[in-house]
Parts: sequence; C-alpha cells; structure tokens
Amino acid sequence: MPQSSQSILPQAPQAADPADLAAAKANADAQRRALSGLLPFLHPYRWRIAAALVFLVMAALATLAFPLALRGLVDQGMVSAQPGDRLMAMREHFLALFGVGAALGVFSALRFYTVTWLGERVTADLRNAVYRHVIRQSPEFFETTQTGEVLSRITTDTTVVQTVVGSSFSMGLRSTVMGIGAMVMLVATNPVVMMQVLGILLLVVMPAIYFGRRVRKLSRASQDRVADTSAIAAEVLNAVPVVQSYTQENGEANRFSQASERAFETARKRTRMRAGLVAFIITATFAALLWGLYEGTQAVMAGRISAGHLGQTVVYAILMISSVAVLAEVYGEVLRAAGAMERLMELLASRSPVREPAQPRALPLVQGGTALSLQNLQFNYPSRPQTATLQAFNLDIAPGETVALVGPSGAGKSTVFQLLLRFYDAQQGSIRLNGVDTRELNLHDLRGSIGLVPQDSVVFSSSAMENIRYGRPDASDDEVIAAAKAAFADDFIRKLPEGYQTFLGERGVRLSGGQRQRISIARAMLKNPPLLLLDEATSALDAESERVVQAALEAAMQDRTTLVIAHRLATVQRADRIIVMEHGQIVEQGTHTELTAKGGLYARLAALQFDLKQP
Ligand SMILES: Nc1ncnc2c1ncn2[C@@H]1O[C@H](COP(=O)(O)OP(=O)(O)OP(=O)(O)O)[C@@H](O)[C@H]1O
Repeated sequence: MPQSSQSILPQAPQAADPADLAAAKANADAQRRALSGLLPFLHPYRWRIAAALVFLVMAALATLAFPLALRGLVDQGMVSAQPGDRLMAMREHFLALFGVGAALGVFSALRFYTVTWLGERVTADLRNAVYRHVIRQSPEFFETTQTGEVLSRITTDTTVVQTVVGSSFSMGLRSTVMGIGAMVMLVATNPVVMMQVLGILLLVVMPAIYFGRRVRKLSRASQDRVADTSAIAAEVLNAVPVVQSYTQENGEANRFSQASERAFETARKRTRMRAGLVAFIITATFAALLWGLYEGTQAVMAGRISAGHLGQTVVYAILMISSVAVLAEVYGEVLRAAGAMERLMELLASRSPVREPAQPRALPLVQGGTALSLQNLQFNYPSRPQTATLQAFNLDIAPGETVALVGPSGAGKSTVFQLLLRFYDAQQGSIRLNGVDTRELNLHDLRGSIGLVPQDSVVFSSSAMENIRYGRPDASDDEVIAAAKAAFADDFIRKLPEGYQTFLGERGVRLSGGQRQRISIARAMLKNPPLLLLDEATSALDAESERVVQAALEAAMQDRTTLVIAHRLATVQRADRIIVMEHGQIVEQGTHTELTAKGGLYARLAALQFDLKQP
C-alpha cells in the first residue's frame, strides 16, 4: 500500500512532537521488553553461548587475516628479486593463505553447529514453556483465545524467534566482530579512507533504525494474521462433517483464503519496507566502494601506496561495509522476532483468575465418598457479569450419596460441575469438600479427588488401553482391563482388530457414541475418585447401548459420592435425592416418588422428558 512508505517519510520533521517522542519511546520499550523475555530461555545455555562466541571470533579473525596474507603474497611473494626465492616465498604465502582458509572452515562449522543448536534448543524450550502455561489456563482464557491461534503462536511465532537465535543473531555477532575488526585494520592501515567509510556508514545505519520501528509493528501484525488463519483452520477441521453436510466447503475455503490474503498483505507491506531498506543499503555501499576504488587507484598510480596496500584496503572496506549491510538485515530480523516474542510474552504473562493458595490445606479423607457442602453460591460467568447463573444456591451432600441434578436446559446444572472442579470461582459463597473450602486446596488435590465423565466423551488419538489409562497413568494393564470390564467396555474392546492396542483415531472417530462413553466411564472408574461427576449424554443411543451405558454408570456410582446431571429415567429413579433446578436456583428436591406426587416442575419435566403421565 502506498501509505506505508509515504507515511514514514513525513514523520521525520515532526519528531520533536512530545506525543511522537513518547510513542517512539514506548515502542522501543515494548521491543526491549519483548526481547528481554528471551533472556531466561538463554540463561541455561550461557556456556554454549560463550563457546559459540569464541568460535565466532576465531572465524572472524581468520577472515580478517585473509587480506593480510593476500597483501603479503602480492607485495612480498610476487616481487622477490630471485626467481627461486620467489617460488619459495610464493609457496609459503599460499600455505599461509590455505591455513587461514582451513581455520575459517573449521571455526565456521563449529560456530554454525553451536548456534543452530542453540536456536533449536531455545525454541523447543520456549514452545514447551508456552504450552505448559497455556494448558493450565482456566476455561475463561479459552473463551477469548482460540485454540488455533495458540497453535500458531507455538509453531510459527516460535519459528521466527528461532531464525533469530539460531542464525540472525550469530550473523549479527559475526558481522559486528568483523566490522569492528575491519575498522581497526583500516584505522591502522589507512586512517583517511577509514574516516570517509565511517561517514558513509552513518548514512546507512540511520534509515535502518528509522524503518525498523515500522518493521516490528508490521511483523506483529503479520504474525497476528497468520494466527487468524490457523484459528479458522483449527475450528473448521474439527467440524468437517458439519461443514460438508451443509455443503459449506466453498464458503469455508473462501473464509480461510480471505484470512490468508490479509496475512499475505501484511507480510507484503513488511517485506516491502525491508526491501526498501536493502535497496538503499546496497546502493549506498556500492557508491562508497566505487568511490574508494577510484581514490585508491589514483593513489597507486601516483605511487603513494602499493598495489597490495590498495587490495588490502579494498577488501577491508568491503568486509566492513558488508558487515553493516548484514547488520541492517539482522536488525530487521530481530525486530521481526520482537514482534513475535511480544505475543508469546503476552501468552506467558496471562494469569489464570483461579489462584492456588500459598499454603494449601490437605484434603481429609472420609469413608465411602466425599462430603459436599455448597453454601449460598452466587455466580455469573465473567463474560456475562449482568446475568446470575447460580444464585442463593445451597446444597449439602453426604458421603456415598447419589444426587441427580435435573432441570430445563440452561438451568445451571453444568455450571455446578464447573464450580466444583474450580474452573471458575463463585463471586459469593463457598464450596467445601469434607469441610475444607476448595479455595484452600491445591488444584491438583482437588481435581485429583474428582472423576468427571463429561457429556461429550473425549477420546485421545491413541490405543484403547492408553485412553483408559489416562485416568491413572501408573495403572497396570490388568487394572485397566478390570476398569474396562466394570464399565462394560471390555467386550467391545476385545472385538476391535487389535483388542486393547487398537488405535482409536483422532477424537475417537473410529468408535460409536456409546463406546466412547464407556471408554470415558472406564477412565473415571480407573481413577477411582471419592467424588464422581457424571454428565449423562442424551444423544440417541439405541436401547441396547443405553442399557449397557446405564449399567456402566451404575457400577461407577458404587462406593462414592456421585453427582449426576440426569437425563435418564433410570438414573433419576435410583438417585437418593433429586435436585430440581431452574434459573440457577434449587426449586424442589426429594425422591422421584415424592416429586412426582408433588406435581411441580419435576412432575412436568418428567411427564415431558420421560414420557410419564402427570399425577
Ligand atoms: N462459559 C460461559 N460463559 C457465559 N455463559 C455461559 C457459559 N457457559 C454457560 N453459560 C450460560 O450459563 C447458563 C447455564 O448453563 P449450564 O451449561 O450450566 O446449563 P445446563 O443446565 O447444564 O444446561 P443443559 O442441560 O442444556 O446442558 C446458560 O444460560 C448458559 O448460556
């Protein structure tokens, strides 16, 4: 877009504007903050970094020694009086040149290996840290951040950082060492040319810094657009059957390509900015070199310097100016990484609103289940602060009791589970497990004592054995099989092509709904928690599957406290107590018979849902 290049140039005269200065400072600060976020990741490898530096300096010194050896060859080797001596001297000089070349080769290889290793290592650590952090975030985080976006951050953003740590950074350092080395050599051999070259360098560096600000912003924007495309792809790829059944393939493909086009457009702007910079630097460098060569040849012809001296000066000047050119390029890359790092740091800085106590209390054990006490709960989801999802909610459950939660859709039944697991904290009131407030417990202890069988059974892309073992990773094969038997899953698992070792496909696509549920129930039974939360599925199971799933659930409820969001008549009838919820409140409670006799909401729901006649 024309405005991007035009908008930079007129900014210069306004630089004195305090708002502009403040913006520039904030920008530089953001850049520093983003990059300093890398330091903790580099720290463990400081000795490798030191080794890389040594290799780098050695390689740079070898490069710098090359013009010296060349000068020796030209001025001494070639101009010796005796032809025999000349041959000897030539051989020595060529040997010296070869030595320099070999040193350059070896040290460059060592530097390359060490630095690339660092890049890969630091990126892997960064990826792990971001993933480790994100996976601990509360559901609230995922309400605003799409999974595809997180994936893109973990993959593409870290790859940008990798380019810098594993390559640009070392290129930058090498160029700095070489640039300074060449400068020192130039000062020693030709101070006048040196001053002139320095002047030209200033001309090259200043616009680089100027362009850099925009490059970083555009880099961030470009990474954001790439993340948008990932977010769309992740969402749609998880729902391909729905997309196809609504024949929305074209629509979805277009939505994706629009997002990709936006990503391309931002990348194009960023690249054009950098291309402008490169054009400027190369032209300036060429002009400087040609001018230096012209001056040099004049000096040789006038006999003021030797041909070897000129050759040496020209090589140093090329080295120095090309170092600056590389540095400008590296600077662009570093800014790009700062853009990517900025977002990664934001992810790493996000704190879950569900805080763990500094001094957690131990969860006391109670025989036969967990005693639950929900007192005066008042809760609204953070994204809907005006709507109370639960209000004045009081519920006490004795150890071993089976309590069914029923009520119309949206009454807040699942919300009770969310609060029990402490995915959210209630604004008022308390939840106690065996007398201890859940906020005083370690999240690991709290959730470790609860088994959840969600409505949508989650099956991971691994074998049946591993899927069930997820409930207790240290369980033996026999224990897994016992849990599968208890959950009525053993039969169908054995009939799978490779029995317990059968790969179940991503999200368990190779299983039926009822089979997935039984895997999920077996997993919870293997965990053997004192408190079980069951969210019964209403999905259309055939009568046979329904019967086995029901049997599996009943087996799971033995010897523990169970809270079940009940949809099945059988569950409701067998529950010790039924809690009827409406608009986030308990409106009735009792047994099936009591509530049916009462003729209230439950009786109406039962008549509708369970096809019962109203009393
Ligand atoms: N993450 C969320 N953010 C905002 N509101 C939410 C969120 N999750 C649920 N709600 C709202 O809270 C209310 C209670 O939802 P909940 O899922 O607890 O109902 P439910 O009784 O389990 O319903 P169903 O039987 O349909 O599953 C609903 O109005 C729902 O729209």
